[in-house]
Amino acid sequence: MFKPSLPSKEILHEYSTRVKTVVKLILRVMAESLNLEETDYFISQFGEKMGIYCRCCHYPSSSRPGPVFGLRPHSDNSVITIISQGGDVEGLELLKDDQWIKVPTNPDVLLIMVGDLMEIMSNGRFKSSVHRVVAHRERERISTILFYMLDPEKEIGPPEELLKEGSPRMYRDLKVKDYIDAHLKSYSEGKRGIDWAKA
Ligand SMILES: O=C(O)CCC(=O)C(=O)O
Ligand SMILES: [Fe+2]
Repeated sequence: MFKPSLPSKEILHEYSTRVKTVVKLILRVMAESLNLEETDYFISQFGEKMGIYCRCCHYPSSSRPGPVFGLRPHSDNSVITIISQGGDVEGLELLKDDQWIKVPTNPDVLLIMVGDLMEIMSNGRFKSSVHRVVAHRERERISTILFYMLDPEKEIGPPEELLKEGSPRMYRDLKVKDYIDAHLKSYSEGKRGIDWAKA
């Protein structure tokens, strides 16, 4: 059986440092597109150190009938998630208009996902994507995922600028730590954490 090896600590460090530059650019463009006065608004929410969590996934094949989930439908509790699909085996699917869309693989492409904390901070202007991983019938799949996370002690919520006339508050102000707990609990109950955060 195929045994994937984990990338070394040095390689992961270099990879996440390089991707961080791209993430900062994306966060800046996202703030600009919302016309936020401070284009570093989202970046500044991270404070001194950007929390980055890495997950290296290996999904064994499964020939059991019906779709077998490598990962059940969920959205991430991050601000932004960056996925690199290691090989040519598909499996990641996104929910769009009640349909599951297969994400094509391309090892040269970084997939950018909006996470729940961004949905909350943008007052719902950016929607976190619901996704799942379906096991391939014959082949294993690997992926490397970087989650850009806020300090658990941080309080977040939509900024005043996004709550002006005609834009009602969609999400409560909350502590990141409480959101992480609610997200985990909701996932175990087959619900979405983001609903817990609604105003
Ligand atoms: O393996 C993937 O492509 C996605 C994994 C994922 O959604 C997650 O770890 O939250
Ligand atoms: Fe995910």
